[in-house]
Amino acid sequence: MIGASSPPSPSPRLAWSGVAKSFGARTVIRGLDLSVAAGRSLVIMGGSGQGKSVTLKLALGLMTPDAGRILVDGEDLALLDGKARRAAFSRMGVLFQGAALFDSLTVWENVAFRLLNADGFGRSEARARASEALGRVRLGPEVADLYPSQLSGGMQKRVGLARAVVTAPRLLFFDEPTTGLDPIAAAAINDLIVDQVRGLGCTAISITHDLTSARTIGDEIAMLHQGQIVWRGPPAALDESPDPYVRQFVDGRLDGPMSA
Ligand SMILES: Nc1ncnc2c1ncn2[C@@H]1O[C@H](COP(=O)(O)OP(=O)(O)OP(=O)(O)O)[C@@H](O)[C@H]1O
Repeated sequence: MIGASSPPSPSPRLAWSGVAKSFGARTVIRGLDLSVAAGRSLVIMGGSGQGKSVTLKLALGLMTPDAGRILVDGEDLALLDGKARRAAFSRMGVLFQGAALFDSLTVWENVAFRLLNADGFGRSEARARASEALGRVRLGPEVADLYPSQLSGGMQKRVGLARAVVTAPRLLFFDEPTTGLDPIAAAAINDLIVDQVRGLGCTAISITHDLTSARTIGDEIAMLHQGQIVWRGPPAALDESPDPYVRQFVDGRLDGPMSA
């Protein structure tokens, strides 16, 4: 857990307020109300197809809600003009599922991508910042000039994490951070996520199927089922919850009738 002892903040850093999203006739998110206070780490869990990725994409501005609002520090993202919108998104960092590195760029160029392509940094300063970020995820200078294909899956995730934190974001998003990793690499990435979120003092939102990861990186877990939050609480409360959906998830029975 990351910020369990921090006092709750009165104004959420990020909130989904009455958010709805459909694709054709299929309603995926239905009146979602969810918020995360500054400095806290929220993990959104749920079975396949319940709307976790859509929830994340709505917060990242990669999808637009049909109804409701996405609020960052109380400001509706949809109402921000171009400059303010760019500023809001520049304070966000994302570790995408599968790390999503550019194969044709070296490790340091991947980490420095935003610095080089959006923030106007020269190559030398961008490289210095990338090296510093790589060090924070315990990757040494010997990897800086390698290409992603020369790295293991766990190292690629670490490079993705370095890229997410290189701009010292206030909001960090993790999309299935342990998918595809063996248990040792998964535990390492979970620990690095905790270190980075705590070190930067930022707010974290993760989506995952992985209960071990959720317990490690989350101050709170929210269970998404059919586009709504059906349970929310600290990881320790999961085991005691009588909620049938939570029980299915914790007991690994998500193929039951409620998983549809
Ligand atoms: N761009 C899209 N166009 C049409 N349908 C979509 C689109 N994106 C998501 N969906 C649908 O929305 C539903 C929820 O998808 P989402 O990817 O959010 O689920 P999830 O909870 O992240 O599942 P998983 O854990 O399997 O990734 C699915 O039925 C999916 O097919």
